[in-house]
Amino acid sequence: MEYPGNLFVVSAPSGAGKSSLVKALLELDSQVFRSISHTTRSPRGQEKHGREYYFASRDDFERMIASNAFVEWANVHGNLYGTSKKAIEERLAKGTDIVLEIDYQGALQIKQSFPHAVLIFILPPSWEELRSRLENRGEDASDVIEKRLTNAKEEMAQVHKFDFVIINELFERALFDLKAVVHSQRLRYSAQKRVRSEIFSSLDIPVTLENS
Ligand SMILES: Nc1ncnc2c1ncn2[C@@H]1O[C@H](COP(=O)(O)OP(=O)(O)OP(=O)(O)O)[C@@H](O)[C@H]1O
Ligand SMILES: Nc1nc2c(ncn2[C@@H]2O[C@H](COP(=O)(O)O)[C@@H](O)[C@H]2O)c(=O)[nH]1
Repeated sequence: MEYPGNLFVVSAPSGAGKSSLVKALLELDSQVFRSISHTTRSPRGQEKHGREYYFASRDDFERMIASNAFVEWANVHGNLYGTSKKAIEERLAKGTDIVLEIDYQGALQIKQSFPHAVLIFILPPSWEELRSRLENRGEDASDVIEKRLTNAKEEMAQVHKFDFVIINELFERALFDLKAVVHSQRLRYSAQKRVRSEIFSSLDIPVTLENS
């Protein structure tokens, strides 16, 4: 299945700054839509149902798994998280670019279903900085922070499976890099479309669109 929209997947250990970077990207780029995941985790801080997440009970989430409603789902830090298949397929089909902010297990599942999804991994500049960002964010209890730091080791070991790695040390620099990845993917895909549909169509060159 070919989709006119681009699919970007941003993963990172908790606290590396992926939500902050994606939020800043969306403020600058109205063509990108952030998919809202379902989760069994409880809302934290100012989070609202339907804005940060769709908060679901474990039973409801399991019913969605059984009805094949997720394009990917995973157990992350002891809670279930998933991306609705319908929401992303409909948007990609309309040509909307989508960004998923999901963990590495979900990212690798997405690559199976959408081989040309662009996988981006955000790294913190150091272990100490990761801990300090989680502590300073002040939204998780200390046992939750310890669990997330323990899981971060396993997550970071997956970095080589991603297409791009961005180190989020200086925020503006990392945002520049993220914008560059999004922009270059758009250029690449639109160039393929032009070759196929306009410029060389009479030469009958076989060109396959990569967003399938
Ligand atoms: N480059 C940066 N320098 C300093 N602080 C940063 C930077 N980027 C993000 N932060 C801060 O680090 C904290 C964690 O960032 P954020 O919530 O975006 O992380 P996350 O990867 O989305 O975490 P989670 O997966 O737990 O949601 C926030 O308080 C954020 O303001
Ligand atoms: N596989 C998926 N992972 C997801 C999804 N939505 C969020 N996440 C990841 O979970 C952790 C924890 O998030 P938090 O909001 O509780 O801090 C983080 O790595 C997210 O990227 C999803 O739909 N699928």
